[in-house]
Amino acid sequence: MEFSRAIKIAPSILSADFANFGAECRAIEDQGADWVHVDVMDGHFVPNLTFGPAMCAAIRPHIRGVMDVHLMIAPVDPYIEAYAQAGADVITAHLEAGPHIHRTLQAIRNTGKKAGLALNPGTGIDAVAHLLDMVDLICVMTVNPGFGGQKFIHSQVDKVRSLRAVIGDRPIHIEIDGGVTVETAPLVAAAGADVLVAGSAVFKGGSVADPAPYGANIRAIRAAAEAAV
Ligand SMILES: O=C(CO)[C@@H](O)[C@H](O)COP(=O)(O)O
Repeated sequence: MEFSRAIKIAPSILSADFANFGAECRAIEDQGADWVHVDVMDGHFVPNLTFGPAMCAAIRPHIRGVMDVHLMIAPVDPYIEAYAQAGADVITAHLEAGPHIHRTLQAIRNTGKKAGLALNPGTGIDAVAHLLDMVDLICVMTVNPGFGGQKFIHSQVDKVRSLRAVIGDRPIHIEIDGGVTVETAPLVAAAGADVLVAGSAVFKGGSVADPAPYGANIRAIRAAAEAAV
């Protein structure tokens, strides 16, 4: 995985057809997705339940590029190795998921995977300064985690701008997750984000039988973001 600040679109398969994940992953990559974003939820850290490591391992052969695994679970440390074994390229854990985020990021790095740090909308960026040498990606949640299709929280745009200033030129991705659309993508791209996770805005209007709308949606979000950079 080579570092680049170019805009990357990472469709969240939370909005895919749950009976067809393999075909959905192939379809979104064929239609121009850069990364595939997998939302892991435990019904405890967030009020929803989704994918275990076995599911991630099952879809891995259907993903040619980057599998970006977002762990919305607590505790997180006991499961890091399982998601690494399942084939994740990036493993992201939440700052709010436990008292020892530095240890968690170390554990992710020890698996040889890229380490991501996610921040809920109510969390400030103060702690990030002490973790910069431990992270490859910082995920700014622009909705409260748990569900797709929520409204973008505009107050997070300033947070992205502050984060970009703290990160400077370090090779750390800023990922945005939640409510990303053609309208909101330019706001976060202009503020310094480079990875845009989008679920409903990518999958709307398409299906594995008719994936062309996925491509049109991805191109529209990318063009809107790139025009703002
Ligand atoms: O992690 C989450 C939600 O917790 C996201 O990845 C959503 O799945 C994004 O969906 P949209 O807001 O784009 O519909």
